[in-house]
Amino acid sequence: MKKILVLHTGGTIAMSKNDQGAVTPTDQNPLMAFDQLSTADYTVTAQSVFNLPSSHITPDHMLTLSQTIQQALTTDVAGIVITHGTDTLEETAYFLDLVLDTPVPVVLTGAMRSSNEVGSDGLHNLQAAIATAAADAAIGQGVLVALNDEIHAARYVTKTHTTNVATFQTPLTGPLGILVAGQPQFFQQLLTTTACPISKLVPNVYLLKAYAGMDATLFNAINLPTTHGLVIEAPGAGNLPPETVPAIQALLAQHIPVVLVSRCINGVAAPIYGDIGGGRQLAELGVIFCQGLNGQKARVKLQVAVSAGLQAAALQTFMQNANS
Ligand SMILES: NC(=O)C[C@H](N)C(=O)O
Repeated sequence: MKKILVLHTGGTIAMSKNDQGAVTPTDQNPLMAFDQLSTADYTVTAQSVFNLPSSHITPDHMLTLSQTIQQALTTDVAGIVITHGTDTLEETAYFLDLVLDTPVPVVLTGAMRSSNEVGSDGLHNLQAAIATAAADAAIGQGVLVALNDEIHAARYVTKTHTTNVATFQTPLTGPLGILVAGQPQFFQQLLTTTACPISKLVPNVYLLKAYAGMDATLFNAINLPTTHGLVIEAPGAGNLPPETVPAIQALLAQHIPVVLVSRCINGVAAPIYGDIGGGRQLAELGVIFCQGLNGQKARVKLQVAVSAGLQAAALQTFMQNANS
């Protein structure tokens, strides 16, 4: 009989709507009261790690969660499920994907409707995530996200809708699998990656979104001795307004790694254009193109990489390949 461990961290899945109609955290996570999650194939135990809206989750919480998981992995646990707020779920999921080195399935889930709302999706998603974590087919698939009867890779999944239960999508590759009548079925497999374990976090890795007419102001503002990295979400395949270029050069001169992703929801950034601020010029200056990740995930990856001590060519190799 497989043992599945559920770690609760908060989010709408653990919240309730109050008399004023506001969705709020409760002292007692309503999911902890539900004790019929075990089946003939697996037993489920649950533990509350945090009870936070996911907008309150920090990289330090992610590190703590990864250490809780590592501790659990020293036991005979066969799968781990994490309940999490959906707003930053993709960041925690990808952080865990980067730092954990285990074939044991780790599956994140959440809900878009709180526990006492009509059509609440929390319990359904929790059951789906548990079934996924218990599936042999999930072993060695990296960290997964199971919501709305779809199974996504942590690496590429993103929240695409503010309120719809079908919010989690993988624009680049589609879901890895689906749940049919509660049973997970996989249709594709991601390329495997090498884990990048860390025991501490370097702070001040920033994310800026570029826009038409952007100037150097924001780039200059973060050119500080305390800055450890910058990710830029750039338009298109990775091109920036010319006015930003001197400020980016100044950051690179301070040995602050500058990573670029596309702000497009789909596709990869690539150094194609040769104009001032064009991708080719940025790459020649030393900007690292990170393919396939969105801005928030590239920021997580850069923070993990710098925290692991990667520098120069090693950092570039790790960052520029989404499959590393
Ligand atoms: N659906 C949700 O979980 C959203 C909530 N604001 C959270 O991320 O905590």
